[in-house]
Order: sequence, then structure tokens, then C-alpha cells
Amino acid sequence: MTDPHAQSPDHWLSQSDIVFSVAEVEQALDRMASVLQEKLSGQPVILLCVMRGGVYLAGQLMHRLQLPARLDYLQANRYHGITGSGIVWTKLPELDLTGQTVVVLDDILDEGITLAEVVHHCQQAGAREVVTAVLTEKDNGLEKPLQADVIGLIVPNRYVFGCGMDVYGWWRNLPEIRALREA
Ligand SMILES: O=P(O)(O)OC[C@H]1O[C@H](OP(=O)(O)OP(=O)(O)O)[C@H](O)[C@@H]1O
Ligand SMILES: Nc1nc2[nH]cnc2c(=O)[nH]1
Repeated sequence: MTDPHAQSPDHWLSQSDIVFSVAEVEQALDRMASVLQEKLSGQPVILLCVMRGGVYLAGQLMHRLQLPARLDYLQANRYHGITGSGIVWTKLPELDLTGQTVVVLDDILDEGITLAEVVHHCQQAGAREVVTAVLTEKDNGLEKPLQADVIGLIVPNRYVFGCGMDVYGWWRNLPEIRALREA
């Protein structure tokens, strides 16, 4: 079997289907921004981007939110290739979260393990309120350790990429969401 890391980026496009178009993603982003806008009612927040996948949502939401925001990021990875394992933290937030309203931004809630650990970290760091927003949630029928407060789109139980999500490192920049076909 060919090493998936050796495949060309175009291979993954040819082995996948569009599940949400650019227009559908844009609509979801608009919806997410207005839900967050109402929920946060203009208060100052720290937008906390979960790198790397959260970068697309963070970039797309920032300019849609009309409130005083500071930006920070963390890196906590559990997927190597397309399968999950234990979380490895490589970067903690730098801002002091004590007493702050923190809006955690990530690309996907799959098993929910990453988001649960990030929320726990923010609470331990003294955040006053932690609001979670994910661009996608995977419809995988699993009992998840938490639900996100704001969800953009429900994706099928397949490996998805685009809009921050990678396939073997590629295509986080795709403005649509695609799902790999079964091998
Ligand atoms: O709900 P879970 O099953 O925990 O999975 C979701 C996490 O998986 C991805 O991160 P990944 O570890 O692949 O790092 P990345 O953001 O750099 O792609 C994604 O960005 C989420 O943070
Ligand atoms: N890119 C990507 N990352 C994930 N992390 C957890 N599930 C997924 C997925 O389906 N796609």
C-alpha cells in the first residue's frame, strides 16, 4: 500500500466528495457569528484558537464579531495522519485567563476529547466563562465528554478536510469541506 504521506495533494481531492460548499460554509460562519454576538453581548473576550485547525474559524469569525477581542492560541494535538491518540500539548495560552471570558475556537468536534481538555485547562487557569465554538461536529453517534456551545455544520462520520482541517497536512486552506471516500 502506498504511504499516504507520499500521495500528491491532488490525490486527496480525487478521493473525496464535497460535503459543504463554499457558500454553505460562509452561511454557517455568518450564523455562528450572530449567535456568538448575541451570547457575548458586546463584552470583552479572549478568542482562543486551537492550532492548527482552529485558525480558519478564528480568521473568519474575528472580522464578523463586533466586540473588544484579544487573540491567543494554544496547540494540543491528538491526530497523527488520520487517526487519534493521546493529546500532546506543545503550546499553552500566553494571556492570563483569570476572570476572563474565553471563546475557544476549533475546526471540529469529533470524539470531543481535545475540546474537553482545552475547556478544562481554561477553567483551571481561572477563566470566568468558557464559550466553545466549533466549525463542525462529526455525526459519529458517540457519547461525547461535552457539547459545543456554538456549532457551524454537522459533518458525516467520515474523515473530513478543508476550512482548517487537514488531510495528511494538506488542504487546510480549502474554502469548502470535503470527506474522504472509504478506501
Ligand atoms: O474531538 P477530537 O476527537 O478530540 O478531535 C478534534 C481535534 O482533532 C483535530 O486536531 P489535530 O490533533 O488533528 O491537530 P490539528 O488541529 O493540528 O489538525 C482538530 O483540530 C481538533 O482539535
Ligand atoms: N482533518 C480532520 N481532523 C480531525 N480530527 C478529528 N476528526 C477529524 C477529521 O475528520 N478531519
